[in-house]
Amino acid sequence: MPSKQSQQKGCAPVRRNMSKEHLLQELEALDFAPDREPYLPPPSPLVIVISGPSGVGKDATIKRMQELGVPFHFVVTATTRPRRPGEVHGKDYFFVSLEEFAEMIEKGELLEYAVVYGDYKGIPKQQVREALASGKDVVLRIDVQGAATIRKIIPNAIFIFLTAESEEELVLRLMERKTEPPDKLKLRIATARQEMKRLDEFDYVVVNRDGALDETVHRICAIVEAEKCRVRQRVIEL
Ligand SMILES: Nc1nc2c(ncn2[C@@H]2O[C@H](COP(=O)(O)OP(=O)(O)O)[C@@H](O)[C@H]2O)c(=O)[nH]1
Ligand SMILES: Nc1ncnc2c1ncn2[C@@H]1O[C@H](COP(=O)(O)OP(=O)(O)O)[C@@H](O)[C@H]1O
Repeated sequence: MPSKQSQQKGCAPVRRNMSKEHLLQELEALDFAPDREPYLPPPSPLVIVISGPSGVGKDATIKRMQELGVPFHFVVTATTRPRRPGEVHGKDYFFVSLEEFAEMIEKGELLEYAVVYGDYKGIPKQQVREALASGKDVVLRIDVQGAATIRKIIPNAIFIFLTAESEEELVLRLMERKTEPPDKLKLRIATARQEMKRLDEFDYVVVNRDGALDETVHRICAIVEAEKCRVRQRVIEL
C-alpha cells in the first residue's frame, strides 16, 4: 500500500531504501542471480500512412510534426508536378521530369506510383527500406488510391485518414492556399467527394479542426504510441 506521503503526491515513484548493488549482493547470498535480459525486444518500426483529400492539411500536419521534432522519417516522394513557390526539391518532393519518372518505374525504384490530379507521384522504395532498417517509424503522405496500393504491399502498415470538419472548410482551405486555378480546384473538390466515400478502407480517422493543428499532431502521435504497445506487433516485411 503506498505511504500516506506518496498518496499525497499522487503516484510518486516509491524510493528504494537500499541500493541496487546491495540488493543484488543479498540475492547472490541466496544463490539466486536473476536474468538481466529485457523481457521484451524494442517495438518494431512502423509504416504510418497519412492520407486524405487535397486540402485537409496533410502537408501542414507533417510540417508541424517536423517543427515539433517528432522522430519519424517523413518519406520524400517523387513527382512530375511543377514545383510550387516555396517548395524545395528533396524536401517537399523530388521534382523530376516525365522521362526521369519513367526511368524510376523502369528500374523498379518505386514502391508505389500513381497519377494524382494529372501528375505522376511515386514512393522511392530504397528510402523506405533504409529508414526502417535504421529503426525509424516511417510516414507516407500519399493519396487515397496510393493508400489502397500500400495496403496490398504492406498490410501491416497503419492507415490514418485525415479530414477537415466539413466540405466547406476543405474548400475554404484550398481557396485560401491559392495553389490551384479554379478549374483544377473543381477537380480536387470532385475527387475529395469520392475520396471521402473510401474512409472505411482506413484504420483511423483524424479530424484536422480549424486552427487546431497541434491537436491533430497529438492525435496522430497518440495513435502511433498505442500501436507500439500492441502485444502482436505490426512487423513490416519489405
Ligand atoms: N499515390 C501517391 N500519392 C502521393 C505521393 N506523393 C504525394 N502524394 C499525394 O498526392 C496528392 C497531391 O499532392 P500535391 O500535388 O502536393 O497536392 P496537395 O495534396 O493539394 O498538396 C496528395 O494527396 C499527396 O499526399 C506518392 O508517392 N504516391
Ligand atoms: N488545422 C488547420 N486549420 C486551419 N488551416 C489549416 C489547418 N491545417 C491546414 N490548414 C491550411 O489548409 C491549407 C491546406 O493544407 P495542406 O497541408 O496544404 O493540405 P494537403 O497537404 O492535405 O493538401 C493550407 O493553406 C494550410 O495552411
